[in-house]
Amino acid sequence: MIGRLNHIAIAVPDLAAATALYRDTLGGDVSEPQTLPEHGVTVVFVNLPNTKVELLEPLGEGSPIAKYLDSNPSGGMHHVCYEVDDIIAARDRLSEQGARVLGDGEPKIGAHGKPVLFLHPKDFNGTLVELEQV
Ligand SMILES: CC[C@@H](C(=O)O)C(=O)SCCNC(=O)CCNC(=O)[C@H](O)C(C)(C)COP(=O)(O)OP(=O)(O)OC[C@H]1O[C@@H](n2cnc3c(N)ncnc32)[C@H](O)[C@@H]1OP(=O)(O)O
Ligand SMILES: [Co+2]
Repeated sequence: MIGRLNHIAIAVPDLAAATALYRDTLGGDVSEPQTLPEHGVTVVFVNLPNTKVELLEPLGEGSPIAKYLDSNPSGGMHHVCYEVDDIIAARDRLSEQGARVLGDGEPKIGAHGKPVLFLHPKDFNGTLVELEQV
């Protein structure tokens, strides 16, 4: 069911500083920042030859990454995103198997303009999983 690794995400306290680190220190190809109020984050993508790194900064009240950054003030690995062909079929199959789909269970449009869903980290070895339909 899961396909390519679309991105790994790192929650960061200061997006400008993290972008500079990936661009200037690591020599990465970084995108412009994208604000996503529906997701409560601002993101920058680092484009790598085989996948992407998504740098996430909290946006607005009630950002889903706020508590994570309170516990990890210098930032940390936040989630992995796998590609799926059919997100509704994937959701229904996972729910049947007892995995908790986060939010209201309906896909939202993610940073790439494609539908995304999240799965509870406690059901996946302590790792928050994002699915993106490609
Ligand atoms: C840019 C758009 C999109 C894209 O296109 O790529 C994105 O990536 S948006 C990214 C941000 N959005 C989300 O993360 C949405 C889904 N997340 C959530 O619904 C919540 O963050 C959460 C995963 C349910 C956590 O909720 P929270 O209120 O912050 O914490 P809890 O106290 O309820 O946590 C319960 C439990 O889980 C542990 N935890 C929390 N976050 C993570 C994590 N990222 N990785 C691993 N474990 C995590 C937390 O420590 C708690 O554990 P215990 O303390 O042992 O109970
Ligand atoms: Co993501």
